[in-house]
Amino acid sequence: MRYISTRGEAPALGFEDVLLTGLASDGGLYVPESLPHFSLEEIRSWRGLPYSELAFNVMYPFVDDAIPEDAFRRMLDETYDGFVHKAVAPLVQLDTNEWVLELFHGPTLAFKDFALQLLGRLLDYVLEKRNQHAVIMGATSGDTGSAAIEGCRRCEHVDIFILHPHERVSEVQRRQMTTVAGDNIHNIAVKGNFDDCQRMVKASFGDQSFLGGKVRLAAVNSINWARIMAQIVYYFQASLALGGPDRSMAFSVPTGNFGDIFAGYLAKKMGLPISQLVIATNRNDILHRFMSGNRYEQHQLEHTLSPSMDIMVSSNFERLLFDLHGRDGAAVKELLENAARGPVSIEDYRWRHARKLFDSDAVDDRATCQTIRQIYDENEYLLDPHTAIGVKAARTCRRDRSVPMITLGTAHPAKFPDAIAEAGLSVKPQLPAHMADLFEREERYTVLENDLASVQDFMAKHWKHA
Ligand SMILES: Cc1ncc(COP(=O)(O)O)c(C=O)c1O
Ligand SMILES: N[C@@H](CCOP(=O)(O)O)C(=O)O
Repeated sequence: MRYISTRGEAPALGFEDVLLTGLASDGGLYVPESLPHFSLEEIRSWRGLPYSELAFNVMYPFVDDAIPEDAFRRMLDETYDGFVHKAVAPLVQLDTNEWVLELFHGPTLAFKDFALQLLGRLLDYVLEKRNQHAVIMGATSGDTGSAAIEGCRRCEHVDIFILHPHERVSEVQRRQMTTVAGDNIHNIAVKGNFDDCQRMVKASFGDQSFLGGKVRLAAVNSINWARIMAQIVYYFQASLALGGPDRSMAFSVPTGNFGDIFAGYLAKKMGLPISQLVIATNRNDILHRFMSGNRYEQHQLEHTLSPSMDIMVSSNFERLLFDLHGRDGAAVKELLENAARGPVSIEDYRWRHARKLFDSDAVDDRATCQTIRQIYDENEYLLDPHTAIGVKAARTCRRDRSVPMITLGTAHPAKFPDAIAEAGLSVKPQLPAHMADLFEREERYTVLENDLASVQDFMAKHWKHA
């Protein structure tokens, strides 16, 4: 399997190099040159498989022989054995043909665990094989950071630097990151927002000279192809559990960096019958505005009750634009360079094609709270604010009630007690036993100005072998 850049200039790479490279050297994102396609018969034959076996079937064509089958299987078993629910990704029914796919039973209570607990193992395997060290640089609006730290903390070959927006993640999210001890773990609170953090990460991949040429940077954000690859699997798992592939499914996906929903789009291209994909955003609704009016325009980032989705520059949207433009990297490059300067549109026929692929809705804090309350009243089931946005958008956009509508449950409500209280519920979501003492643990993090040079200087001084 070869991977090519969405901007068309960087060299094509194999899986192992894509895993380590993160952002392509031309600033683009790597995508597979071609996708594997599974027949209905083959998908049907996977019914009832344990999650890690299904994951092997879906993912191994992307890995190819870069990693031997038995080693990859071992990593998958270890990864998904670490989830507390036996089903790994259980479905909970809200109403007739309406479901939540709970993706928060991994160690850090958000869907990021599906990919990041595996990514840590993949990176360690490849770095060990090459006898190399890497400095991981990641940006988080709250969930990627803790999942990446958990996934990499035992890796012998990495230092990890996670940038989060200072005072803009929930207290549980911050503590999940900052209370993990380890001399290779570094948390930086940037006095800015998530987009500022992500911009610094991308700029650092573009010019790694601040590390003195002594070590390479690696990515844990969904710019790293391996993140997307692992997130494709649960679309297959949910569908198979509800009678797929012999019936079609609809998915509603709370969206920020466009990684999770892009994985759903790929699942469909790989042969899974999906009749509807709903992009669910909060008030930071650039993607909804684009889908509704073919205008891609950045507004001021707002702080909402769903902080993990407070994102304006959606990295993975570039991967979709690449497909919408017939995989013309030069066209994508030009479009995104223009988008950085002001509003852009795409040719009408391309936009109409996008509208056939996705529906969308934007949900504000008031409607988020209403949905949390409503679902609790109807089912005594507690939604976190991100999942609530997915459920609300699913109900607004649903086209065919005979098709199961599955909202991705992206985080555990215990990560966002303030939003639950804001929704007017007195119920207190409990942290699981392994986090019971989270508020007593010592925190370690450094607050830095919203300034690339300060962040790079900190990293250059603090990685283990600096
Ligand atoms: C809880 C939660 N829900 C939804 C999202 C959106 O996911 P994506 O960035 O893949 O669109 C994120 C992070 O971005 C998240 O942390
Ligand atoms: N919501 C994310 C933001 C980063 O997105 P990623 O999927 O590209 O890592 C977070 O919680 O950090």
